[in-house]
Parts: sequence; C-alpha cells; structure tokens
Amino acid sequence: MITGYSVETIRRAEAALPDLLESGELMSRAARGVARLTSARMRDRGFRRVTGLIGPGNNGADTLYAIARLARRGFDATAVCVDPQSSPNVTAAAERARSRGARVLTGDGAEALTAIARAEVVLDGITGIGGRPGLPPFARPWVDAIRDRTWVIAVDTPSGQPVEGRQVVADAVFADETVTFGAPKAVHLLPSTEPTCGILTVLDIGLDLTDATPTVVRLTPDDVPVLWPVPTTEDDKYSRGVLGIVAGGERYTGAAVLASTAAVTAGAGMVRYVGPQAPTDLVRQTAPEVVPGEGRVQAWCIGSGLDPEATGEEAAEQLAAARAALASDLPVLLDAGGLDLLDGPRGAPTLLTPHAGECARALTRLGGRTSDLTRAEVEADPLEHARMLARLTGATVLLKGAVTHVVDADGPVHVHDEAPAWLATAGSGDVLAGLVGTLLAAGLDPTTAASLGVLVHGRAAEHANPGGPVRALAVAHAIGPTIAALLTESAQV
Ligand SMILES: NC(=O)C1=CN([C@@H]2O[C@H](COP(=O)(O)OP(=O)(O)OC[C@H]3O[C@@H](n4cnc5c(N)ncnc54)[C@H](OP(=O)(O)O)[C@@H]3O)[C@@H](O)[C@H]2O)[C@@H](O)CC1
Ligand SMILES: Nc1ncnc2c1ncn2[C@@H]1O[C@H](COP(=O)(O)OP(=O)(O)O)[C@@H](O)[C@H]1O
Repeated sequence: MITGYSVETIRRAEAALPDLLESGELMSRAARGVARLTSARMRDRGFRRVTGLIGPGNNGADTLYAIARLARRGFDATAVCVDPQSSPNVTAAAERARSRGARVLTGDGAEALTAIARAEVVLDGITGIGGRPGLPPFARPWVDAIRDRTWVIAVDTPSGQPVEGRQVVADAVFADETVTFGAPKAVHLLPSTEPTCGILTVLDIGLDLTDATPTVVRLTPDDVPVLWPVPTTEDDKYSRGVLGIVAGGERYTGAAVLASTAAVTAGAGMVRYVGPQAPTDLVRQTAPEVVPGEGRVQAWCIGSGLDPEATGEEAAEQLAAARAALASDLPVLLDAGGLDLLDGPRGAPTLLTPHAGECARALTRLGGRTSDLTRAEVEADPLEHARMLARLTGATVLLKGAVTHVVDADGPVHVHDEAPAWLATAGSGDVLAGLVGTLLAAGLDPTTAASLGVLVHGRAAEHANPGGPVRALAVAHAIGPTIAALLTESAQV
C-alpha cells in the first residue's frame, strides 16, 4: 500500500520533531538527499552543469543547500534566486552556497537565464508544500528558459502544481523526477497530477507518520495476500459468504451471467441469483454453481443490467426483491439500474459503483439540482463528484473509468489507474460488481472490498489476454487464476 498525506499532516509530523526542525537538521537531511540523488544522476550521464531555481521559502533553502553540496563535490553549480534575503533560512543557505563555490544570481537577467538554459540538470526549488497552484510570476521566465532536453528534478513537489493533487496546471513545472521528504503527498499519487512528478523518490528524513491518516491510498499487488479473504479449514460455504445477485432482466440477460460468473470465479461460498426466467436459464447454463431464487445471504449485489422501469410480473418480482434487499440491514452493492432505486442513506454498509454518466444522473436526482449535471462535468473532476455522491448518500462510492476512485464521505481516496484500456468494454462493469459483491459477502468493508476488487479486476483483464483485447466474460474467467497468481507470487517473495 502506498499512502500520500496532506500538507497539514506533514507539517504536524514536522512540528512533532522541534529539535530537528529548529536546529536545521530536517532541512539538512532533505538537502543531503537531494544532492546525493542529483550527483548520482549527473555522474551516470556525465553531466557537469546544475542550476537551482530558488523561491522565497524553505523549499528554496533546501535547494540552495543542495546546490552548495553539489558545488563542493566539484559540479559547476549555480543558484538563481528570487531574493537571497527572502528569509533567514534562504540567506544562510545562499551564504553557504557561495562559500562552497556556487554562483548565486538574483532575478531573471541575461546571466540567470543563460545559467538555466545551459544547465544539464535543473533543480526546481521554486515552491514546495507551501506552494499555491499556479507558477509564481517571478518564476515564469526561469521555467521558460529550461531547454527540453534538460533533466528537471523537483525538490519536494513540482512547482505550480497543486500539492493536494487534482487538476494539472498546464504551464507549471513538469519534472523528470521528484525527490520528496517523509512521505508522498497527494500531488505525487493522484493519477491526474502524478505525471507532473516523473520518477518519485521518497526520502526518509525521520518524520513519524505511523498513526497519521492518509489522503490518498494506492493498493499494490502485495496487499492482496494481506486483504484477500482466504478460506481456512474451519470454513464452510456459508461462513465464506453467500452473495445474492439481483441483476439482468429480459432485456439485459448478459449482465446476470457476467456478474454471477465473476462472483463464482472470485470464490464466493455460494451465489444466489434472483431474476426472471430468461436470465435465470442462462445463468444455469453458464454458471451451474449458482443457486436460483431467494434465500439467506451475507450481502447483495443489485442492479447490473436491471431496468427499474421494466413492467410485467417477473420484472415486478425482481424489483421487489431488490427493494427488500435495500431495506434490509445487509451490505448492498448498487450498480447501474440499481442506483435509481436508492433514495438516500441506508443504515447498513452500502457501495455504489457508477460510471461517470450514472454518477451524474444520481447526483442530479438526489442532489435537488435545478439543472442536469452532465457526464462531462463528472469526468472533469471525478474525485469531487464521487465525494459529493458519497456525502449525499452516506455510501462508499466506486466511480469507474480509466481512473477508478473509491471514496467515502471523508477519509482517503483510493485510486487505481493500472487496468488496460481494453477493459473499456461492455459488461466489464457487471463483472466488477460480481467480484466486489463477493468481497462484501465475505465480510470486507465497502472501501476495502471496492479497492481490492478494482485491483484484481484490472489484473484479470491483463491476465485474460496480455496486451490485447478482452471480452468481459474472459475477464470474469480470469479472476480465479489472477487471485491465485497474486496470492502465490507474494508468498514467494
Ligand atoms: N515539512 C517538512 O517536513 C520539511 C520541509 N522542508 C522544506 O520546506 C518546504 C516548505 O517550505 P515553506 O513552508 O517555506 O514553503 P515553500 O514551498 O518554500 O513556498 C512558500 C513561499 O512561496 C510563496 N508562494 C507559494 N505559492 C506561490 C504562488 N503560486 N505564487 C507566488 N508565490 C507563491 C509563498 O508566498 P506567500 O504564500 O507567503 O505569499 C512563500 O513565500 C518543503 O516543500 C520542503 O522543501 C524541508 O526543509 C525539511 C522538512
Ligand atoms: N480507459 C480505460 N482503461 C481502463 N479501464 C477502463 C477504462 N474505461 C473504463 N474502464 C473500466 O471498465 C469498466 C466498465 O464498466 P461499465 O462502464 O459499468 O461497463 P458496463 O456497464 O458495460 O459493464 C469499469 O471497471 C471501468 O473502470
């Protein structure tokens, strides 16, 4: 699991070490790390010239101290400052840099811009975690002077990019690599801004974040053996979790097959399917393990391919079963048409799995809006809209797309962006619903079930046909072997 923290949390961890902070030891550790990494890169590539861009705060001071160390190691090192007197830390660091043989320049005159243009490596110390989104105006000529081929190393964060992630600032710094201190911040981990950071190195400077709540979580394959509900000799099919599926209908029969198949291959103790005769017959043929009809379950997966407007006796019975499940105190996953059945917060664990269009529709319906929210608006800021839906409903929201976000009303966002784009195919969401529903039935909380399910779903898509197109049913069939590989690969580590 990779975790990213807010600026506030990092500053609190820093303040918990007053001796190291006030003596300058934290800054010294940061500068030493930056200088070591830069020096290694430069030696590898046979580079000689490095220029640091020095903003007014401690990020500038870190970078100046790193420039001082690089000058002492014999590199041709220059610092271009907005103001070498901007703070006591910057003043002291500028003095150190000069005394170690670095050139220290001010402003954006010809000499400064030439030093930037001639540099083989630029260290971006314009702003760090104290930066507001948008490049400071004083730094515009500096950044414009950087040549395309120059290797840019951001100190802590790429300047001008929002430290809390979200929307990329197109004309701010895009680094080739970033050295951050203590722990990643949201800007480094959210898929929207991650590309602005390049290769990320996290430098341990002694901050203690063990009890801190992250703002961003990325599960990794190593988490699967820790989180996956692996059965023991004590288990039977009921204790492993029975999933009830209310999905598909006369029209979308396939959704019933896909969700049921995924639940079976994901290892549900038992799957019950509730729906009209036509999808029931198909489920019987394709997944004979599935038990038709209602019965006791540990969780419900409702809505893939379900038409809430469908008429006829069988459809009415199926919708009544879905509504009864929603009214129960069992965990419920609501997908696609099932989302239309939700009127507000439930008293039990609830997970919504919309794509952007469904999220827009649910927010329009439940949010009391006068105008319709569009799919494009959700896609422009998926995290914000997923959070909005979670707050309106009290549910966990898994918002699907090339990047999948899993959020609660507050707390960390889980992000996933590693699934192959081939997964964008009809029915793959139905597979995800069955897979995640199985994890809910096994007793996992909605956030963990959702995040773990998304990871396995993306890997199963890769497994199903590495590097090529996949059909949803193949993704469902690949779930079992994918879980086995993830459990045993890690066991070998
Ligand atoms: N925390 C830790 O553990 C450790 C932290 N360390 C280091 O400290 C760094 C944080 O330093 P920091 O707090 O001094 O803030 P920093 O990022 O230098 O920027 C603040 C200055 O920039 C200005 N400014 C900002 N945005 C602007 C904009 N858009 N446009 C214009 N101006 C803008 C802002 O102006 P103001 O907001 O005051 O008007 C202020 O003058 C951190 O990233 C790391 O490198 C390490 O030393 C070791 C341990
Ligand atoms: N570009 C993409 N790259 C990777 N995964 C994607 C991409 N686009 C969509 N997906 C994934 O494909 C699935 C599609 O789900 P959904 O839209 O509900 O399809 P359906 O309703 O047809 O089953 C989701 O898991 C989503 O995250």
